[in-house]
Amino acid sequence: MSIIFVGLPGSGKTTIGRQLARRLGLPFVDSDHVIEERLGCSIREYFAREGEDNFRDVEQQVLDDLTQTHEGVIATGGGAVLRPANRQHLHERGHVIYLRSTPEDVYRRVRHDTARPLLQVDDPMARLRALYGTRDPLYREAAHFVIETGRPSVATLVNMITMQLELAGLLPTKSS
Ligand SMILES: Nc1ncnc2c1ncn2[C@@H]1O[C@H](COP(=O)(O)OP(=O)(O)O)[C@@H](O)[C@H]1O
Ligand SMILES: O=C(O)C1=C[C@@H](OP(=O)(O)O)[C@@H](O)[C@H](O)C1
Ligand SMILES: [Mg+2]
Repeated sequence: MSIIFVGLPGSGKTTIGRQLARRLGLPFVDSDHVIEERLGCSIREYFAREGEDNFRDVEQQVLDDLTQTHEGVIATGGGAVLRPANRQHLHERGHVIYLRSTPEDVYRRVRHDTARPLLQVDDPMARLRALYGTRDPLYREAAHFVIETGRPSVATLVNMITMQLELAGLLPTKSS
Protein backbone atom coordinates (compact mmCIF):
# COMPACT_ATOMS: atom_id res chain seq x y z
CA MET A 1 0.00 0.00 0.00
CA SER A 2 1.28 3.48 -0.79
CA ILE A 3 0.67 7.15 -0.02
CA ILE A 4 0.12 8.92 -3.33
CA PHE A 5 0.25 12.66 -4.13
CA VAL A 6 -1.85 14.25 -6.88
CA GLY A 7 -2.30 17.91 -7.83
CA LEU A 8 -1.48 20.59 -10.38
CA PRO A 9 2.07 21.01 -11.69
CA GLY A 10 3.84 23.05 -9.00
CA SER A 11 1.47 22.05 -6.19
CA GLY A 12 4.41 20.40 -4.36
CA LYS A 13 3.89 16.68 -5.06
CA THR A 14 7.57 15.91 -5.59
CA THR A 15 8.90 18.15 -2.81
CA ILE A 16 6.33 17.24 -0.15
CA GLY A 17 6.24 13.57 -1.17
CA ARG A 18 10.00 13.26 -0.75
CA GLN A 19 9.98 15.03 2.63
CA LEU A 20 7.06 12.98 3.93
CA ALA A 21 8.80 9.76 2.90
CA ARG A 22 11.93 10.85 4.74
CA ARG A 23 9.87 11.70 7.83
CA LEU A 24 8.10 8.34 7.81
CA GLY A 25 11.20 6.35 6.85
CA LEU A 26 9.52 5.04 3.69
CA PRO A 27 10.87 4.67 0.14
CA PHE A 28 9.97 7.52 -2.23
CA VAL A 29 9.37 7.37 -5.96
CA ASP A 30 8.33 10.02 -8.49
CA SER A 31 6.38 8.55 -11.42
CA ASP A 32 7.81 11.21 -13.77
CA HIS A 33 11.30 10.06 -12.85
CA VAL A 34 10.42 6.42 -13.61
CA ILE A 35 8.86 7.53 -16.93
CA GLU A 36 12.04 9.41 -17.88
CA GLU A 37 14.15 6.34 -17.06
CA ARG A 38 11.92 4.18 -19.29
CA LEU A 39 11.94 6.73 -22.11
CA GLY A 40 15.65 7.40 -21.89
CA CYS A 41 14.99 11.12 -22.38
CA SER A 42 13.25 14.00 -20.62
CA ILE A 43 9.47 14.28 -20.55
CA ARG A 44 9.78 17.63 -22.27
CA GLU A 45 11.71 16.09 -25.18
CA TYR A 46 9.28 13.17 -25.46
CA PHE A 47 6.27 15.50 -25.44
CA ALA A 48 7.78 17.54 -28.26
CA ARG A 49 8.72 14.50 -30.34
CA GLU A 50 5.87 12.01 -29.75
CA GLY A 51 2.99 14.14 -28.48
CA GLU A 52 0.89 14.09 -25.34
CA ASP A 53 -1.18 10.95 -26.13
CA ASN A 54 1.92 8.78 -26.39
CA PHE A 55 3.22 10.27 -23.15
CA ARG A 56 -0.10 9.42 -21.44
CA ASP A 57 0.18 5.80 -22.59
CA VAL A 58 3.60 5.45 -20.94
CA GLU A 59 2.35 7.29 -17.86
CA GLN A 60 -0.62 4.91 -17.53
CA GLN A 61 1.66 1.87 -17.71
CA VAL A 62 4.06 3.29 -15.11
CA LEU A 63 1.23 4.24 -12.73
CA ASP A 64 -0.32 0.81 -13.10
CA ASP A 65 3.04 -0.80 -12.21
CA LEU A 66 3.92 1.54 -9.33
CA THR A 67 0.51 1.38 -7.66
CA GLN A 68 0.82 -2.42 -7.59
CA THR A 69 4.41 -2.66 -6.42
CA HIS A 70 5.58 0.43 -4.54
CA GLU A 71 5.32 0.26 -0.75
CA GLY A 72 5.98 3.85 0.25
CA VAL A 73 5.29 7.33 -1.07
CA ILE A 74 4.53 8.08 -4.74
CA ALA A 75 4.55 11.55 -6.31
CA THR A 76 2.62 11.54 -9.61
CA GLY A 77 2.68 13.99 -12.53
CA GLY A 78 -0.06 16.64 -12.70
CA GLY A 79 -1.94 14.80 -15.46
CA ALA A 80 -2.02 11.44 -13.71
CA VAL A 81 -5.76 11.77 -13.01
CA LEU A 82 -6.83 12.44 -16.59
CA ARG A 83 -7.58 8.84 -17.52
CA PRO A 84 -10.42 7.12 -15.65
CA ALA A 85 -8.37 3.90 -15.32
CA ASN A 86 -5.59 5.85 -13.58
CA ARG A 87 -8.04 7.49 -11.16
CA GLN A 88 -9.45 4.10 -10.28
CA HIS A 89 -6.03 2.49 -9.79
CA LEU A 90 -4.77 5.36 -7.65
CA HIS A 91 -7.89 5.46 -5.47
CA GLU A 92 -8.21 1.71 -4.99
CA ARG A 93 -4.54 0.91 -4.47
CA GLY A 94 -3.29 3.80 -2.35
CA HIS A 95 -4.09 6.53 0.15
CA VAL A 96 -4.38 9.50 -2.19
CA ILE A 97 -3.65 13.06 -1.06
CA TYR A 98 -4.68 15.98 -3.29
CA LEU A 99 -2.42 18.98 -2.74
CA ARG A 100 -4.89 21.70 -3.69
CA SER A 101 -3.25 24.86 -4.97
CA THR A 102 -4.77 27.79 -6.81
CA PRO A 103 -3.43 28.68 -10.27
CA GLU A 104 -1.95 31.84 -8.67
CA ASP A 105 -0.02 29.80 -6.07
CA VAL A 106 1.51 27.47 -8.60
CA TYR A 107 2.30 30.22 -11.08
CA ARG A 108 4.34 31.94 -8.38
CA ARG A 109 6.29 28.72 -7.80
CA VAL A 110 6.95 27.50 -11.34
CA ARG A 111 6.94 30.53 -13.63
CA HIS A 112 10.73 30.33 -14.20
CA ASP A 113 10.75 26.55 -14.65
CA THR A 114 11.18 25.45 -18.27
CA ALA A 115 10.91 21.68 -17.62
CA ARG A 116 7.08 21.62 -17.60
CA PRO A 117 5.91 21.33 -21.22
CA LEU A 118 2.27 22.24 -20.57
CA LEU A 119 3.30 25.61 -19.17
CA GLN A 120 5.62 26.61 -22.04
CA VAL A 121 2.92 28.77 -23.66
CA ASP A 122 2.36 32.51 -24.20
CA ASP A 123 -0.07 32.82 -21.31
CA PRO A 124 0.82 30.21 -18.66
CA MET A 125 -1.59 31.75 -16.15
CA ALA A 126 -4.54 31.21 -18.52
CA ARG A 127 -3.33 27.66 -19.11
CA LEU A 128 -3.13 27.01 -15.35
CA ARG A 129 -6.67 28.34 -14.85
CA ALA A 130 -7.93 26.02 -17.58
CA LEU A 131 -6.02 23.05 -16.10
CA TYR A 132 -7.46 23.82 -12.67
CA GLY A 133 -11.02 24.02 -14.05
CA THR A 134 -10.75 20.67 -15.78
CA ARG A 135 -8.72 18.82 -13.21
CA ASP A 136 -9.88 19.97 -9.76
CA PRO A 137 -12.91 17.61 -9.92
CA LEU A 138 -10.68 14.76 -11.15
CA TYR A 139 -8.12 15.23 -8.36
CA ARG A 140 -11.02 15.18 -5.87
CA GLU A 141 -12.43 12.01 -7.41
CA ALA A 142 -9.08 10.22 -7.09
CA ALA A 143 -8.31 11.53 -3.58
CA HIS A 144 -9.04 10.38 -0.04
CA PHE A 145 -7.67 13.60 1.51
CA VAL A 146 -7.57 17.20 0.29
CA ILE A 147 -4.83 19.44 1.72
CA GLU A 148 -4.86 23.19 1.05
CA THR A 149 -1.34 24.31 0.14
CA GLY A 150 -1.73 28.08 -0.31
CA ARG A 151 0.23 29.58 2.58
CA PRO A 152 1.88 26.88 4.68
CA SER A 153 5.56 26.04 4.20
CA VAL A 154 6.64 22.61 2.99
CA ALA A 155 7.61 21.62 6.56
CA THR A 156 4.21 22.68 7.93
CA LEU A 157 2.41 20.76 5.19
CA VAL A 158 4.43 17.63 5.98
CA ASN A 159 3.39 17.97 9.64
CA MET A 160 -0.26 18.48 8.69
CA ILE A 161 -0.27 15.46 6.41
CA THR A 162 1.43 13.25 9.01
CA MET A 163 -1.27 14.25 11.51
CA GLN A 164 -4.08 13.53 9.04
CA LEU A 165 -2.67 10.09 8.28
CA GLU A 166 -2.26 9.35 12.00
CA LEU A 167 -5.83 10.47 12.73
CA ALA A 168 -7.12 8.21 9.98
CA GLY A 169 -5.25 5.30 11.57
CA LEU A 170 -3.02 4.84 8.55
CA LEU A 171 0.30 5.15 10.38
CA PRO A 172 1.57 3.00 13.20
CA THR A 173 0.92 4.90 16.47
CA LYS A 174 3.97 5.81 18.50
CA SER A 175 4.16 3.92 21.77
CA SER A 176 4.78 6.23 24.71
N1 LIG B 1 4.10 24.83 0.17
C1 LIG B 1 5.08 25.35 -0.56
N2 LIG B 1 5.58 26.56 -0.25
C2 LIG B 1 6.57 27.10 -0.97
N3 LIG B 1 7.15 26.52 -2.04
C3 LIG B 1 6.70 25.33 -2.41
C4 LIG B 1 5.63 24.67 -1.70
N4 LIG B 1 5.39 23.49 -2.30
C5 LIG B 1 6.26 23.41 -3.35
N5 LIG B 1 7.04 24.50 -3.40
C6 LIG B 1 8.08 24.78 -4.42
O1 LIG B 1 7.42 24.82 -5.68
C7 LIG B 1 8.21 24.24 -6.71
C8 LIG B 1 7.42 23.14 -7.39
O2 LIG B 1 7.28 22.03 -6.50
P1 LIG B 1 7.25 20.52 -7.00
O3 LIG B 1 7.42 19.66 -5.80
O4 LIG B 1 8.20 20.33 -8.14
O5 LIG B 1 5.76 20.41 -7.55
P2 LIG B 1 5.06 19.25 -8.40
O6 LIG B 1 5.89 18.00 -8.24
O7 LIG B 1 3.70 19.14 -7.81
O8 LIG B 1 5.01 19.76 -9.80
C9 LIG B 1 9.50 23.75 -6.02
O9 LIG B 1 10.48 24.72 -6.22
C10 LIG B 1 9.10 23.65 -4.56
O10 LIG B 1 10.21 23.86 -3.70
O1 LIG C 1 0.24 18.37 -15.63
C1 LIG C 1 0.67 17.58 -16.51
O2 LIG C 1 -0.06 17.13 -17.40
C2 LIG C 1 2.11 17.19 -16.44
C3 LIG C 1 2.82 17.44 -15.28
C4 LIG C 1 4.23 17.10 -15.12
O3 LIG C 1 4.48 16.75 -13.76
P1 LIG C 1 4.44 17.85 -12.54
O4 LIG C 1 3.02 17.94 -12.06
O5 LIG C 1 5.37 17.28 -11.48
O6 LIG C 1 4.95 19.15 -13.11
C5 LIG C 1 4.64 15.96 -16.06
O7 LIG C 1 4.05 14.73 -15.66
C6 LIG C 1 4.21 16.26 -17.46
O8 LIG C 1 4.93 17.39 -17.87
C7 LIG C 1 2.71 16.49 -17.61
MG1 LIG D 1 6.77 16.73 -9.74
